[in-house]
Amino acid sequence: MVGFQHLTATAPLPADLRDGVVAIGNFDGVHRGHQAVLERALAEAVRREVPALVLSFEPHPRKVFRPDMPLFVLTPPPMKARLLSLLGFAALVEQPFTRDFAALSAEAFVTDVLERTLGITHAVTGFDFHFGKDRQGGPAYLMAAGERHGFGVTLVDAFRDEGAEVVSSSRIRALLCDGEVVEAAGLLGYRFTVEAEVIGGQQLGRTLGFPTANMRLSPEATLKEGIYAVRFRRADGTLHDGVASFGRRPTVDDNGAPLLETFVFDFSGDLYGETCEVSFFGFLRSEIKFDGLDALVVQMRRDEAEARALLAGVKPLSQLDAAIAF
Ligand SMILES: Cc1cc2nc3c(=O)[nH]c(=O)nc-3n(C[C@H](O)[C@H](O)[C@H](O)COP(=O)(O)O)c2cc1C
Ligand SMILES: Nc1ncnc2c1ncn2[C@@H]1O[C@H](COP(=O)(O)OP(=O)(O)O)[C@@H](O)[C@H]1O
Repeated sequence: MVGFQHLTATAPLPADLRDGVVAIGNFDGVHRGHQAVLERALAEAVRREVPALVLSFEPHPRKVFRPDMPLFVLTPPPMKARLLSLLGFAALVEQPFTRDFAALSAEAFVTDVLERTLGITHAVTGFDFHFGKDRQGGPAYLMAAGERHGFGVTLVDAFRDEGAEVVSSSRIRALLCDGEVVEAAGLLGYRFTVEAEVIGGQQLGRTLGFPTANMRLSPEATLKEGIYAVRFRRADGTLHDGVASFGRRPTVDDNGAPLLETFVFDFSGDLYGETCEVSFFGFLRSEIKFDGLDALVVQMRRDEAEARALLAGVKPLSQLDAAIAF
């Protein structure tokens, strides 16, 4: 059996992925609302003994319609693929989203993508999914198209949190902008996690006794700048507690784009060039411009102690969280 496949919808799917159940949507964040849709797709696939797939659009359609407006993408494609793989999907199929693609009629989307490229037997979407030129196609259209073309359709209602508010990617983006990583994790169903390559810096950290693995996030990632208790996962899957600073380092640098720097506890070794993940467990404080490095080091020791204490008491929020950050 082949493992998880991450494909582009430019050619008909391989035979082992055809006749599947496909969850359609952008699923940015793969949050609890998305998971409600995704779980229905997985259940349908098990029942029918066919593969479960996700069809998403890349780049995010909002980037194509509003190129002037920066969009904080919660789960760039590799992270989305990782989450979907952990949930049990066989593949993530990305439909390249261009202005031309957006101009296809709803009927052409059904015949070209769902029928010809994916060869689906069943579609699952959220209650608000629209597709085709000028959002022609909605849930009712998809149901009727399914009857015409011989595939089943399941529509999943809006998922609400414990306070009866609809869980949405934009709510989660707003929480992360405020550093509210605990609340964001509650809506995501797992700890917010970023993935990037470890790059070189000024090599000052090691002289302070706090070597830090530096990562560059996308410029649109408007996570609040500050110090966080984190977990750091290496490319080999090993997990370490740590404390990270996301910011511009006003004490030593103070220019350029914010950098994510993680001091990994009880670790020594070379991380340069490795693609690693950082999961955010708690916001500790905002960055401070210190008068000198001695004062910075005193504060970093306090941050370390605080992060160790916080991380000693955490428990997984879900199976997905256990797989990602435990
Ligand atoms: C836990 C932690 C807390 C930090 N807090 C601050 C801070 O409050 N102000 C600041 O200017 N830099 C802060 N930094 C960033 C340090 O200035 C930076 O890690 C150090 O200069 C090493 O730089 P290098 O990675 O380029 O060698 C913090 C870093 C860590 C790991
Ligand atoms: N405990 C640790 N936490 C983070 N990085 C570490 C640790 N131990 C060793 N390293 C390595 O040291 C590098 C960071 O050293 P540092 O002096 O801060 O230089 P840089 O300027 O690259 O941040 C990391 O990228 C990693 O390769």
